[in-house]
Amino acid sequence: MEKILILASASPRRQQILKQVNIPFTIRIPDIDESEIKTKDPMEKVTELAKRKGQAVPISNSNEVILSADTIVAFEEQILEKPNNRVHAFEMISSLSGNIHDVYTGVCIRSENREKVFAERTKVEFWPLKKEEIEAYIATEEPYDKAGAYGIQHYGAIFVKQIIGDYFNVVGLPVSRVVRELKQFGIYPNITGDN
Ligand SMILES: Cc1cn([C@H]2C[C@H](O)[C@@H](COP(=O)(O)OP(=O)(O)OP(=O)(O)O)O2)c(=O)[nH]c1=O
Repeated sequence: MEKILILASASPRRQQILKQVNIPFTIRIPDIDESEIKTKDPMEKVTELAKRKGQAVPISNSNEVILSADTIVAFEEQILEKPNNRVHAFEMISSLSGNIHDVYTGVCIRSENREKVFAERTKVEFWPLKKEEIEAYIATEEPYDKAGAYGIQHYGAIFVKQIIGDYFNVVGLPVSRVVRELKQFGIYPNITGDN
């Protein structure tokens, strides 16, 4: 029987990345309380959150494979999630200015009889930023639904001097590793040359 991928995520970025490599999927949105995870270790936090998101979505038959993920930014022992307001966003982006931070995405892939959980890390260096530059960026409202208060895939790109690691991991899904792991669950990208 053909395997069916269920993306346990409301994130439009994750949907877009799967579409880019032509993996068909349907969406089932998990409902979890992220504040329950207390660990300060970024790797542990993203893997635990990804796992909880995946486990919050029921598997209704043996053909289904559930994919879930969580992304955070970590800088100097601090975990930066989504900013609550303008001041919070300003603080986050100011702390990243002129520095190197880590972006972690945890991923959970599960089927009826198998579960794989892993995380990828990408290092990102920001140029030193001026106050006005940060304020103009926040005015676009782009920071609010993003870990670390920026989006590398949109206007946030202009802050980035260099990265080490998978770009897509920063956007929310380390797709090349994910594709490799999905093969173990019988899910393959449909690369036909006509897309
Ligand atoms: C650093 C960075 C984060 N992000 C996003 C990726 C994630 O969507 C978001 C972090 O929030 P997450 O909690 O990982 O995901 P989500 O709430 O958007 O979706 P769901 O829980 O339903 O899967 O930040 C970017 O889009 N670009 C970036 O450059």
